[in-house]
Amino acid sequence: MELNAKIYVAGHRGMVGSAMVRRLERAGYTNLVVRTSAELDLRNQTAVEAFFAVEKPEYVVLAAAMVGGIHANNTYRADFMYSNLMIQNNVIHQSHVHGVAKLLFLGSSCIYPKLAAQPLREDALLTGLLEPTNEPYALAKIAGVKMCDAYRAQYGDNFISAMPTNLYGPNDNYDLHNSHVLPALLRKFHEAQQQQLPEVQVWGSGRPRREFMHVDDLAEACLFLLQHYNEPGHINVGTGEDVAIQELATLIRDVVGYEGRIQFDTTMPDGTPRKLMDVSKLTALGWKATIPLEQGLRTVYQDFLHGTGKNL
Ligand SMILES: NC(=O)c1ccc[n+]([C@@H]2O[C@H](COP(=O)([O-])OP(=O)(O)OC[C@H]3O[C@@H](n4cnc5c(N)ncnc54)[C@H](OP(=O)(O)O)[C@@H]3O)[C@@H](O)[C@H]2O)c1
Ligand SMILES: C[C@@H]1O[C@H](OP(=O)(O)OP(=O)(O)OC[C@H]2O[C@@H](n3cnc4c(=O)[nH]c(N)nc43)[C@H](O)[C@@H]2O)[C@@H](O)[C@H](O)[C@@H]1O
Repeated sequence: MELNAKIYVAGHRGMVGSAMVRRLERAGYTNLVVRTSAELDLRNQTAVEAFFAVEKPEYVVLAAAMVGGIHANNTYRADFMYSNLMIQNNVIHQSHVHGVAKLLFLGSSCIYPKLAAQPLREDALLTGLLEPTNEPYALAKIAGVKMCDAYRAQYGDNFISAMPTNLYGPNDNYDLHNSHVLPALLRKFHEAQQQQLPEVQVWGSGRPRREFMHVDDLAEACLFLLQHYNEPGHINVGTGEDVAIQELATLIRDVVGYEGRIQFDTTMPDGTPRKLMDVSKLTALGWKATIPLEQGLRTVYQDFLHGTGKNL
């Protein structure tokens, strides 16, 4: 990928898209094309077609999507399926029509069956039933992975897909209902400390295990894949380590300095019991995550205190 290559980062204001822009600019890529969703609604086929015809990007990073935590996925089931299928269909197809040299599609670890063997290997895809709370989103993401492979098989397009684990970092969503667990708990513990509340409610049993990666590590991995990975089949991106939600809550409580109780709200869903990525494929290519969870939590709490997030 030449330094003056024209790269379209779809979703550049999001957590992943903004990290990609920071990483690409730091590497010397200056010819970046971006649009907000208000300027270009990627669900609109005609608008996406016109955008590609005018801009003719050479590379595409598809980090635009409708994204949310367990409650949002379970509640807005139709919207998650419709928006994500439309966005990825339009962007992947127009990338083909307009001869994009390489496209990177971002999926998620929720594409794997709910009870797949751990750690999750790439070949566990489509071997069992999905977790019900995010089935619509997962089906859309599976379609995206298979679409990249289908365009490669039929047309020879160099479209690759990366499956990141649960992410956190600058520009995360801190909405208390629709966010993921890590930003939600940072905010809950911070507000409980400020307001001297006696306890913080953590959803579910606290027993599910999740793997968390700082988005700057993900952006580093994506740049590596753009430069070095040209294969069919998706590739996992993670740290290879996970924690129970109860452990995460304790870590966040300590980072924030809150001294009250943690209360588990078992009326809320647990979701998948565990989704630890097998990252041996990526490791064998020569890439590894470098930001330990506790260090990442400390930096992201500073970002939060400086207002670097959505819905604060
Ligand atoms: N967050 C995670 O834990 C996580 C984990 C694994 C994988 N991923 C994947 O990473 C990608 C990005 O996630 P994220 O966390 O960065 O999400 P995010 O912070 O919510 O950002 C998503 C971006 O997508 C854009 N977008 C949404 N709908 C659009 C539309 N109809 N037209 C045009 N743009 C639209 C938004 O643009 P505007 O700001 O302009 O509205 C937004 O900035 C997704 O594919 C997601 O599946 C995320
Ligand atoms: C990465 C994303 O992960 C999502 O699954 P998933 O890890 O369960 O998503 P999260 O919403 O991060 O929840 C992870 C775990 O944390 C628990 N949890 C505890 N307290 C909270 C809280 O205050 N807010 C939230 N949100 N959770 C909380 C939640 O019940 C679940 O067991 C998928 O729905 C998406 O499709 C996507 O794949």
